[in-house]
Amino acid sequence: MMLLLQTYPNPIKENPAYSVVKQFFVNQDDTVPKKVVVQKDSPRGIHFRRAGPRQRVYFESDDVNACIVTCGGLCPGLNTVIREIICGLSYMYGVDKVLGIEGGYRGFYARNTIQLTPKSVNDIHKRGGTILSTSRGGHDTLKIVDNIQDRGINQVYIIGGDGTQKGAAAIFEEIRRRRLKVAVAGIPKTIDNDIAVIDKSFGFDTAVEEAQRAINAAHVEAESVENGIGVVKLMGRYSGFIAMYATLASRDVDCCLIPESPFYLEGKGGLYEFIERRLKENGHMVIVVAEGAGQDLIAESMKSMDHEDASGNKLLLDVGLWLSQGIKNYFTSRQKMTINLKYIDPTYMIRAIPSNASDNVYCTLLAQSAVHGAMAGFTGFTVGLVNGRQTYIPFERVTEKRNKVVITDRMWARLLSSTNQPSFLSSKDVEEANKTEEQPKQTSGEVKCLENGST
Ligand SMILES: Nc1ncnc2c1ncn2[C@@H]1O[C@H](COP(=O)(O)OP(=O)(O)O)[C@@H](O)[C@H]1O
Ligand SMILES: O=P(O)(O)OC[C@H]1O[C@](O)(COP(=O)(O)O)[C@@H](O)[C@@H]1O
Ligand SMILES: [Mg+2]
Repeated sequence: MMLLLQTYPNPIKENPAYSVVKQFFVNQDDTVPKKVVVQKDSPRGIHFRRAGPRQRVYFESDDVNACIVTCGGLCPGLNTVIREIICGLSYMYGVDKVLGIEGGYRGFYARNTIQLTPKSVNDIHKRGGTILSTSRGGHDTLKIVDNIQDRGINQVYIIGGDGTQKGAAAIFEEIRRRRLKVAVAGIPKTIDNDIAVIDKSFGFDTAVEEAQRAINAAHVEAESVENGIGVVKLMGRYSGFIAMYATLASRDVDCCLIPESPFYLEGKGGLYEFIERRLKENGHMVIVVAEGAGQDLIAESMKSMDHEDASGNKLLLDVGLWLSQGIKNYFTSRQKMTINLKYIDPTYMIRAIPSNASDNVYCTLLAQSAVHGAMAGFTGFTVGLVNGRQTYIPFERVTEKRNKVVITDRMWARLLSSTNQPSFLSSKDVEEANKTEEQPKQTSGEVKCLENGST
């Protein structure tokens, strides 16, 4: 991340709401450690700049020409972030030129733009989705930067997931190559919670909460009939965080299947054996399956080829339907046992809703931190919560690896002991899981400055 040279006193100083706040400004040297649990004598490790308002800012308010874009899949809280960037720029810094880019990255060169004001976005946090609309694919770095240059935009706020942050990094590099005085700020959006470094993404809590409704329904259906099985499919293309947290929160789930933890159906220690046992013990059971789980098994059984969406993400086969059908066949045709299976697929319902109260506050803080950072002249950063503190994280750090459930970590062990499900893992699998854990590159956590290009 770069820092533009700071030249003007921060106008927040004159704002009656903030001028009385003791230590409102963040000390330039404040940093937040990536790793808080350390051993005696361990090295200092990576630190990130603490986010927040600086004593001096790089941009004069009247000169700011900002734009906002939302990319990738939906997530609860997108509209709150949009609203709070606009309100933060206006109320804290007196900036009134904010442009909305419609339809994701391709909107820079192929779609309309809209002027955004605090008044026009006043109510949008109560709505799901994004008022700017979104898309996958269509990232053309040169065309996007040409457009930024042609419009005289000098602050770009990019809200999106791992793919979006990679796109933002490419835009940042091109802007840097052209030596433009344009701040690029990313706000991480991911319902799957798969963005590295940050504690948790906005909208995640809302999604987990909404998932409870589906799990409750599955449980009620299952326990009301003989040999009832409720199967709930939740989002999670590569990372099973929603399924894991929804399972831990609910306590009604007997088995949780996620992409990170391979499982098998047949034979000793397999899923079918476990279902049979649970039905005998309890008379009913609930299975939560993340959509990316078991993809290898399905592909094998369907002899299907790999397909990708416009952004290059793996297109998934429907694990929920496949699993439900497999369970029905196994018990009805092979075991001659009557079961009553209900399949619930609430995947889009959990991301199309407005954010809950705590996510709304989180979105507000992220948006305000992004505004403070861009106004101060930082660029090439993603704003994010690290160990409970708002920070500015260089793009390369959030894009270098994907956040996944580590099946050899305590959290997954907690889940296994809460559901008492089989781990499906042999000691060889555990060895492999330990081995394949990606190690982050040893790059610094420091941010850079636009003016002089130094850190
Ligand atoms: N490696 C990449 N480089 C540049 N742009 C990318 C890259 N990966 C994805 N994008 C762009 O980012 C946008 C969102 O990506 P996508 O994977 O669909 O969603 P998300 O950002 O939520 O993960 C798309 O417009 C896509 O073209
Ligand atoms: O059908 P769509 O819109 O492509 O979205 C489905 C996917 O979006 C996700 O929510 C993740 O999307 P993002 O990476 O954009 O956050 C996955 O869980 C899901 O597989
Ligand atoms: Mg993604």
